[in-house]
Amino acid sequence: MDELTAGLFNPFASEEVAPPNSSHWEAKRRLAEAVRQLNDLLVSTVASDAELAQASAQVEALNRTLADTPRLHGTLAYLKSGEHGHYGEINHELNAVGGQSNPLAPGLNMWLDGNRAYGTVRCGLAYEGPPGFVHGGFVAAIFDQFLGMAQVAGGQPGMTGTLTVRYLRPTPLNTELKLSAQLSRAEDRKTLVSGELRAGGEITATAEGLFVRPSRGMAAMAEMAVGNSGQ
Ligand SMILES: CCCCCCCC(=O)SCCNC(=O)CCNC(=O)[C@H](O)C(C)(C)COP(=O)(O)OP(=O)(O)OC[C@H]1O[C@@H](n2cnc3c(N)ncnc32)[C@H](O)[C@@H]1OP(=O)(O)O
Repeated sequence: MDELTAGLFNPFASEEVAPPNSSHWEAKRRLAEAVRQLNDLLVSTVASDAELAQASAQVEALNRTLADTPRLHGTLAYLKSGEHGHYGEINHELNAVGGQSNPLAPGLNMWLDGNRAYGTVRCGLAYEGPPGFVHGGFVAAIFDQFLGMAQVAGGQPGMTGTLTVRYLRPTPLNTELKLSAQLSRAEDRKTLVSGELRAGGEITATAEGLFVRPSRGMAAMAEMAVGNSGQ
């Protein structure tokens, strides 16, 4: 393992969501949950125009306050600060799909048990695609992240090369969804993982992911990323 992937998988050692490793992440998880609720409320409220304008002004004021605080742009900046844990912990907080402190992430919980991986997730109204059901792009994103975690059992974690999702039936919103995956093959730099997503015991989608460990190593991806974080 290199610098980027070292320690990445500790948060997935058990079914319990790994607790925040500092008061900073604890506070940020609380804020992230509030923003998730805000997102849910935003898409569902039919408040008056005046109420919406007032809410906008309040959120805009909060944005100005946070914009004036010290900021770190991207996971690598957090890593370099040396104050926010190792990469695995930072990724566990900020990842776009699995991050506990990222309100974009739907609250995906994942854990490994030998060669098998398990997970749960619940997608609220903000994830609606077809009426009452989860947007297919988010189903794919959940699989990408989940299979990406499951591949570590192969010992050569890499980037998603190919992800194939088969949508068998619509995946319901506001329902506990269960994920499971297993390693199909791990050879050289390539790891093949397959998984399924269930709602109420029924499989709604299956997926297969081929992960490729970059020839230049995962740390080289970090070098390529310099300048991408919008500073
Ligand atoms: C531990 C971290 C967890 C990460 C979870 C990941 C979640 C993500 O969303 S990752 C983001 C999405 N993915 C990406 O952005 C990846 C972008 N692509 C790349 O960076 C590169 O193309 C990468 C790393 C996939 C392969 O590059 P490189 O190492 O140069 O591959 P290369 O040496 O040419 O090929 C190695 C082998 O893999 C195969 N391969 C390469 N790319 C792919 C691909 N996209 N699909 C299938 N097979 C591929 C090649 O055919 C070759 O096979 P063989 O050895 O049998 O000839």
